[in-house]
Amino acid sequence: IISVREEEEENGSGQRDDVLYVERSRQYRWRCAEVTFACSDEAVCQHWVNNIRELLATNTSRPKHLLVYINPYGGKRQGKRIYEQKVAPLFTLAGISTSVIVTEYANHARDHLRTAAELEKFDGVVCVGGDGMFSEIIHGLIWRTQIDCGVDPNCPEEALSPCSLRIGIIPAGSTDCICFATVGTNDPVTSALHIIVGDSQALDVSSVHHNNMFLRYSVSLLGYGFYGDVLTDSERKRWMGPARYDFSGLKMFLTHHCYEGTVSYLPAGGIIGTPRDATKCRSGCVICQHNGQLLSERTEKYEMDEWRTIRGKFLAINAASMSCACPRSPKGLSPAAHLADGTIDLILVRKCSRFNFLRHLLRHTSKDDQFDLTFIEVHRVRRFRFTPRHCQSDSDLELDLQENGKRQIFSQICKDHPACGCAPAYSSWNCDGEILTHTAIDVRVHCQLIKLFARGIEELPVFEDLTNPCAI
Ligand SMILES: Nc1ncnc2c1ncn2[C@@H]1O[C@H](COP(=O)(O)OP(=O)(O)OP(=O)(O)O)[C@@H](O)[C@H]1O
Repeated sequence: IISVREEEEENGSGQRDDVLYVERSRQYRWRCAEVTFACSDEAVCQHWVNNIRELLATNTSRPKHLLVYINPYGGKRQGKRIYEQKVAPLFTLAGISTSVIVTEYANHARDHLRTAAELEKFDGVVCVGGDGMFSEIIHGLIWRTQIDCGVDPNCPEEALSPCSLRIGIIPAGSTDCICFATVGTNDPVTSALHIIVGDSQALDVSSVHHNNMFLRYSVSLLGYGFYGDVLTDSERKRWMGPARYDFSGLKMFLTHHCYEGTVSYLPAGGIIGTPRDATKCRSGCVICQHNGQLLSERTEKYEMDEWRTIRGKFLAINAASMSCACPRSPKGLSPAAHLADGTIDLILVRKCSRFNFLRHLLRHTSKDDQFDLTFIEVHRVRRFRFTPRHCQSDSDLELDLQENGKRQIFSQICKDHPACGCAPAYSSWNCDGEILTHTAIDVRVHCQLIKLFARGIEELPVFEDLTNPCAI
């Protein structure tokens, strides 16, 4: 139930109550529906209304005061309109009060959350925008929580304190993958209704450090090699609009660079589930519940687990914190990855032919197991480190930093002149759509660090899953 309102019957023959409630629609969408109860006895009618209102008021999971950040420039620049026309009227109906900030510059929301926001006045934060805007919100909120709790965010060994405020995402960007992965659809009304009913979905967050220096948080994909190069190249072609991703994807596929380095990882021991399971993370996921509990009990007992090391040449190193499914790639990079089980799926694509790499990429959209190829390895891990070749000790690293400028220029010349046959030594890390400034990184998963106003993707009702003959 969203809300209830009472009205006099027009002919004066009693009273009626209009109850607004959530109705499931197709493809994980939710809609606002209305049902009317009429009664000739006004006292009875009033009794119904009071009871429903009392029940709604005592439901502590429903937010009453929300802090809303709108990026007016995200996606097709419709954020403000979407919020005002589709979301704000629903919040008003549900009796939710809001404090709205329309951002004026990049990182406005992050900086406001870090310092000025009076968080104690709110039950949640709403982000109107795309994945970049969501990233701003989590960076502000996580940082603020750590400072308030006396945790040093620059220290990779510290266990981070979970954020108490839930975050709602109203999709209004050109990429809305986090919303899609946690709700199942990119629809502002559905997201608003999940906020109103007070849903809660925990989400793992990975912290990325370089030499005891905090770089960024990640909730979806960290990609070195192919996905890093695609992002770097597409950033230079922003003028092309969304077509730049296809263009850069094709270009990087044809370029076919591989990169040398060392990956060390800490396997997630004792958990249930593997990256090659047929089952996916869904609403009320038992694997997230089980592993989440196990890992929070074992926090900081890393010494019990053993680090493993792999050296080699890689076309891509992908660390997926969630399936990374989106409308373009419905299965995602790691179809069985979980939202809140405290692990990342580390996918290593070793040097192989272009034809084989294409086979792997095509499996992101087909039914075949994308990891069932000899040049692919996948591990479910709690932590991993990557060091590119030439920078495998501290002194090498200093050398690397000094020479980095020279190499960057050199590799650029070589990329532009393939005839010289010299491949670049380094790729870049794509961290949830942002390029990281360092290639040697230390990544650690913080189990269920944040919570969203969502419930994970719900199982489709049997009659909607027409592709499954058994279900019919
Ligand atoms: N007022 C503003 N002016 C300029 N940039 C802003 C403003 N508010 C937020 N931003 C920045 O805009 C970037 C993109 O925003 P958002 O994610 O909402 O849209 P998007 O269209 O999905 O983005 P992308 O271009 O990355 O796909 C974010 O990184 C955010 O930091």
